[in-house]
Amino acid sequence: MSIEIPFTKMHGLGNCYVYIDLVSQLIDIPSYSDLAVKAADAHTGIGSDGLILIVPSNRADIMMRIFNKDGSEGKNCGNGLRCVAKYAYEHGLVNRKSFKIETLSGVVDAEVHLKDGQVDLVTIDMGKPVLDRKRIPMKGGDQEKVIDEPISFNDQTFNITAVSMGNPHGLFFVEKIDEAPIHELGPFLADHHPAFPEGLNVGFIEKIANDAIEYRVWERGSGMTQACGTGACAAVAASVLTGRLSMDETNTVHLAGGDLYIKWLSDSQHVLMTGGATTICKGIFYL
Ligand SMILES: N[C@@H](CCC[C@H](N)C(=O)O)C(=O)O
Repeated sequence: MSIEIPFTKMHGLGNCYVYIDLVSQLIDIPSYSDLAVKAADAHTGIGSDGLILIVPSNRADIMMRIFNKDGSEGKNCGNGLRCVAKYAYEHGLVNRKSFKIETLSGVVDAEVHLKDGQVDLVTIDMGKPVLDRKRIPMKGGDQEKVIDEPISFNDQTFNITAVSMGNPHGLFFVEKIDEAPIHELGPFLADHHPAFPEGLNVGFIEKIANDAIEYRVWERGSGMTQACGTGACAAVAASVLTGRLSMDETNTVHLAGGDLYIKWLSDSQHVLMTGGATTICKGIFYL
């Protein structure tokens, strides 16, 4: 007999997940990883970049758990946080426009912005970027921070800047975003590289203005996605660290699926992310 699981499919700039509300309903799901893999399959499941659970929290108003397409659990998800905030507000899981969401990497502040009574944009305070090599985590090298550090691939050398936004990101600057070696470096570094014991989300950045970048991503556990919220924050941090963008500016990050607005504050060192969140459909998944 199959288990019936009510779900909502949502996306943040094309980065789509199957969302399951485990605050309003009790469902006995034997394995979240297995469900993520099955639900993500576009032919035999729903089709998504992974699974997001909205669960009760002791430390915040609600908690988000994120599982990638391959069933691995991530510690943070920027696009997921905006969608969880929209869902929570619209479904009465919270009754304020500003509230707290717990993730495996900590508690963040969320604020929904309304337009004609509907959630339009969502701002998440993503906290401080982590630059310490050991906490990325990344092995090798003798500098504490990983900024423009050479890394070899197929007789070529690329310069990596590493930033954790609660999950690990490796950033590479390129002249032309359309020529970024995403299909080569992405799978090489994301899931099995010995320097990255927890894997890596691999991002490419082209600076296009003093307050704007193009950014593309190959996510660990999910492959190419149309957008990555934590990655966009990491990309702005890497661009500031290398002198390409400025702190305290609202920088626009153009992703394949749309734009995010990211500001890295000099006083608190926190990164603020603002962008859209969209509901696609609701249904029942038979596991
Ligand atoms: N798409 C997400 C990040 C999802 C998790 C990531 N693949 C990981 O394993 O760290 C985002 O919007 O941040």
